[in-house]
Amino acid sequence: MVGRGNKPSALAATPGLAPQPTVTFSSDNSRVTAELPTGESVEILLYGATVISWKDSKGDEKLWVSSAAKLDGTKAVRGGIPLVFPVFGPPPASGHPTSSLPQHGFARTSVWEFLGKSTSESNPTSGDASGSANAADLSVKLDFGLSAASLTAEVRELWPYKFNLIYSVTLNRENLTTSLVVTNDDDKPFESQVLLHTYLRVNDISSVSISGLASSTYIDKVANASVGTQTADTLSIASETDRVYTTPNGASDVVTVSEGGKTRYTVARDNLLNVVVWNPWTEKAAGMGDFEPKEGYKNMLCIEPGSVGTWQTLEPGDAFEGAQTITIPL
Ligand SMILES: O=P(O)(O)OC[C@H]1O[C@@H](O)[C@H](O)[C@@H](O)[C@@H]1O
Repeated sequence: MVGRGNKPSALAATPGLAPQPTVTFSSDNSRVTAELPTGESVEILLYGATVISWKDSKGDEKLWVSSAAKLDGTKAVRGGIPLVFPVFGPPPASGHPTSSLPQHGFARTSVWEFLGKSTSESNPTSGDASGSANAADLSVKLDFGLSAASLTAEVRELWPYKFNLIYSVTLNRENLTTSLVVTNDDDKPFESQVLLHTYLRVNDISSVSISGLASSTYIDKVANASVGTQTADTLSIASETDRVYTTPNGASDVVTVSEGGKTRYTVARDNLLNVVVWNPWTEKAAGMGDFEPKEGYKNMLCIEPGSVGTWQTLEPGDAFEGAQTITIPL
């Protein structure tokens, strides 16, 4: 028996180094999880590169995912952050290269490749006197890729362009950034749209108010695509809502989601000029087989930064980058 005084003490994983973020794969390699030393985590399915969980240090989930969502690669995930590319919504009826594609395109239903992780200090001026990183300032970035070569033959035929997508998911203590770079690898131009279809989790939609959209114009998809202007400073959700906003100052307008008067999320955008606000409410939720519980519309709000108002034309070799950063109060 080892006497108390002689008991060996546990060795630090790597002596002298601050704890690092961990990145792990599920046993079937279908999903990757990253966790910061301070406890925040993010989980991404390779199917669609769909972020299906984002938790703060206390383990509180920030994204809404339907309990009936398919996570086995048979259907786009109902919840989390599905990626929309190269077309938003139902494609144009005919005459456009995306016309044969399914609603919201193929990025959310294709299997992406994990390209690797990198870690860094989110606040490079901090750290201890020895210059080593402060665990509280560490961030982790996960990169995913999709190109024409990795599409199924069927999808490649529906949209016959050579392209490359790099999707980066960066987790910090107080925010999550998701950023998409689209590159035209073809010898002809193509037109596309992109959107980050984020399902934010809320406690009670009736106490939610959205600001940052004042003076925006919008297309109201539940009112025959009529065009309106947001006159009130804040927007509340009390019925089915499906609007495509164009904010007055481009991507610099920050959208804030508050609940009971307290800020829950701020959504900043880079290069994405539109914001879709979507909540299916009772009837639409009831009609979606993968939307459960049916009352779940009370606990979610989609704030979807995108470039969907027009087509983004990319010449051969050109690239387009768009990003969102969702911040939570610490
Ligand atoms: O059921 P899907 O294809 O995931 O789309 C959900 C919603 O996505 C939103 O972005 C659209 O504006 C809505 O019109 C649509 O209903």
